[in-house]
Amino acid sequence: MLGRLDLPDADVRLQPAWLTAADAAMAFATLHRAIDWENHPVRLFGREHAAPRLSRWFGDAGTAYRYSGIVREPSPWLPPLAALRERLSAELDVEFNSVLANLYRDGRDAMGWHADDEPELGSDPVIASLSLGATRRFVVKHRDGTPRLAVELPAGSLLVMQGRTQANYRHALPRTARPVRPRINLTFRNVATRR
Ligand SMILES: O=C(O)CCC(=O)C(=O)O
Ligand SMILES: [Fe+2]
Repeated sequence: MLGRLDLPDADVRLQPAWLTAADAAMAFATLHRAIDWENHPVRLFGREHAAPRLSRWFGDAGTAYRYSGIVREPSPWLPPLAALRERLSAELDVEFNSVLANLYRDGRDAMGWHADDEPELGSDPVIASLSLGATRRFVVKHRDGTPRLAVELPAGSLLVMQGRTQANYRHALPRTARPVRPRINLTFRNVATRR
């Protein structure tokens, strides 16, 4: 069951064991190997930097997405990603036409404060985030500064952000000095398609 986090002006839900430990381990191993991971540079104050993570974008034909200022064409769905999308769509009763896969190779890999509020996502998007591999800490913070909340995202956990979450909050995946094994995160999204 998805438990709702205690955050005003937001709707964030967490299901710690959406996948069993065995299925999560299998999905991690399969995707770690099957995905052709890339480093997508990020632009910061007008300069390009290597992103502190690897990623890959998958989606239906016609989806394109701007992320960190770069327009991305999607790769076709890998079967294990398509299967996860099917189950998520059925359970949440939401369409997803794309997924961003991120690989955090170790504790130095991270994602800075942001909201998934690109215009392509529309207003009040539903974003379903599945974690595989190492447990990492995910933080959310109200745009007013407080409240701020940290949750651990173990392998197999599903975090769903919806409603006013992106409008009112930012989120991040901080670096950690602890030695950690790699982690894969999949954020399923529905983006506007070009016609
Ligand atoms: O790795 C995570 O848990 C968060 C990823 C994220 O926020 C994103 O891909 O937009
Ligand atoms: Fe995000």
